[in-house]
Parts: sequence; C-alpha cells; structure tokens
Amino acid sequence: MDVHVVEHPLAAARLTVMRDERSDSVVFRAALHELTTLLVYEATRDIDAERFEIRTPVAATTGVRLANPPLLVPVLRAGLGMADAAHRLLPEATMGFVGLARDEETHEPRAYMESLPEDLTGRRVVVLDPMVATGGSLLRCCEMIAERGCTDISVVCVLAAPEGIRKLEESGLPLTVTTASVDEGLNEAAYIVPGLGDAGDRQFGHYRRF
Ligand SMILES: O=P(O)(O)OC[C@H]1O[C@H](OP(=O)(O)OP(=O)(O)O)[C@H](O)[C@@H]1O
Ligand SMILES: O=c1cc[nH]c(=O)[nH]1
Ligand SMILES: [Mg+2]
Repeated sequence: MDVHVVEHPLAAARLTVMRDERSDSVVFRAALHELTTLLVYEATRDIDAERFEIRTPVAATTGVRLANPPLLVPVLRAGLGMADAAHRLLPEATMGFVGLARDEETHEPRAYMESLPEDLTGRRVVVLDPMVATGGSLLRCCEMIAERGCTDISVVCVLAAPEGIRKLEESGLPLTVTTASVDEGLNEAAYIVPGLGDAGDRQFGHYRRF
C-alpha cells in the first residue's frame, strides 16, 4: 500500500494551526480547508487525464481535462470539513457520503449513514477523513466502497497513526493514503499523539449523539 506523506512547509504550517489547542473552530476549519487543497492536489497527481483540441484567441492548441472524474466521499462528521475544498479542485466530481462514529469505549466505528452509488466499477474514489487512528473507521468505509466494485481508492487524511496505517495495509484493499503526517501512535483512549484532538469536535463542537 502506498503511503504518501506530503512534506511541504505550507502544509506543515496549516497542520500546526490545526494541532494548536489555542485555535478555535473558525481558525481550525479554515486551516483544514486550506490543507485539504494541498493534500488533494498531491493525491490526484496520477489521475487519468485526456487531451483535446481548443483554440486560444491566438492559435489552436491542445488542452487537458479529467478523463473519468472521481467520486468524493467525505466521512461524516469530520470529513465534511474537507468536502468543499476537494470539490472546488474537482468540480466535475460527484459526491457520496458515509457517516461513522467511533464508540467512546470500544473505539469500534458505528455506521449511521451510507449514501453511495450502487456501482463503482472503474471509478476512482477519493475518501476524505482528517483522522486515521486505529484505522477502524476508514477500513469500514473502504470496505463499503470496495463492495461496490471499486479497485482504486485514495484516502486523503490530515493525520495517521502507524496502527491505522498497518490495519489498512493488512486489509489488502486497493488503496493509497495521502497524509500530512504519520504521528507517533495512539494513547489509551485511541487518540492520535501528539495529534490534534477530536477533529469532529474541534470543527462542530462536542455533544453526545447516541
Ligand atoms: O481510526 P479510528 O480509530 O476509527 O478513528 C478515526 C475516526 O474518528 C473520527 O471520527 P469520530 O468517530 O470521532 O466521529 P466524528 O467525525 O463525528 O467526530 C475521525 O474523523 C475518524 O472517522
Ligand atoms: O485522535 C483522534 C482519534 C480519532 N478521532 C479523532 O478525531 N482524533
Ligand atoms: Mg469525533
């Protein structure tokens, strides 16, 4: 499994804002939006493009367009903060939605929403979730996508823990991961260390849902 860590000072600076506990939700969401643009740019370097003929006001030339626009899948809630930035870069993309919430005690993901096209054969799917901690949530999401025939999944996240990367790798699913950092590991509550806290809470607030 390919893991691409985007090492760029602009990405590192946005990530630092997200890590900083002093950043409020407005600042946090803005940094996530900007960082997502950088990460999706890197994650789509190898996307299929086709050439076609156009005219500038001066001469005929060859242009480029996406051959097969991908499906974007933000994982609710936290991935919602990446959806708009990704969609701006890929305006031709369609969007599906998966809702997952980790149980606070067992850390197992609970699925509460699945809105995906029935057939994903031949499509690239770009999954957006800022955090890969134990990897359980992303694994569940990627299984839903692979069950629909997808063989080309790009996971775009902000932070990954080695434990989560390992779980995704062991799954044998056809995926690549693009991230701004692979952090040290997980604490006893399965939070990423040093991490940035709970990416959903930092954007949308903390409340009990189930
Ligand atoms: O790798 P894992 O151990 O599964 O943890 C990562 C998941 O945890 C967070 O979501 P959370 O369950 O907190 O839901 P939220 O986005 O609604 O806050 C995050 O956005 C991932 O989906
Ligand atoms: O560190 C973590 C782990 C899971 N989910 C988060 O939002 N943050
Ligand atoms: Mg959360």
